[in-house]
Amino acid sequence: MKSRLKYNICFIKQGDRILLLNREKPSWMGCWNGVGGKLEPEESPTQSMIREISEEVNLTAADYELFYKGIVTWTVDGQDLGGMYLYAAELPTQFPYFTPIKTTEGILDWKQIDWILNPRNQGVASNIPVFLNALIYDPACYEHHCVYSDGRLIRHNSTPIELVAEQVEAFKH
Ligand SMILES: Nc1nc2c([nH]c(=O)n2[C@H]2C[C@H](O)[C@@H](COP(=O)(O)OP(=O)(O)OP(=O)(O)O)O2)c(=O)[nH]1
Repeated sequence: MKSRLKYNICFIKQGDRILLLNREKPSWMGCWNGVGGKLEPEESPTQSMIREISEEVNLTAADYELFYKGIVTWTVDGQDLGGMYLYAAELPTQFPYFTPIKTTEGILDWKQIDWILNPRNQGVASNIPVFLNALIYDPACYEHHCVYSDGRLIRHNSTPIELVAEQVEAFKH
């Protein structure tokens, strides 16, 4: 497990839509993104993800199926600044979850996958198109590496990752 990964993120899918959070923090204002946050000491990535989903979306692990999908890492102006664990969750279509909902974190709303992936869409976190297709449609795990310069995403690549046995254990619920 790489300790340089301080965050996690989950894209909760129901049919052809995904539950996104528009955080109220100045750094995220106006930007739709997955749910998640910072890992706490001693938490496994999956324990942390389940806690964040419970806190931010008020769903319990019994409500959805959770899939570990790899990591997103970033280099900013030549410095490797860490990254986040990446998860997908599937919420059954019959599960009632009505939006928009205002929470202490911001606004939660369902967004169509096509809308999120539209390259002209400026309203989502800039690197979501780098990993969302694989996250939804590809069963493999990837490291998605993003390179930023002067505040812009200038390059990215996605490399499949094989999990060793102890990682498979660590990513179980
Ligand atoms: N799409 C995307 N999400 C990112 C990037 N960097 C990054 O931290 N995130 C995600 C990880 C987390 O889910 C979320 C971090 O949100 P935050 O800044 O509010 O975290 P926080 O310290 O408040 O954490 P917490 O209080 O909720 O535990 O944003 C990025 O480059 N792209």
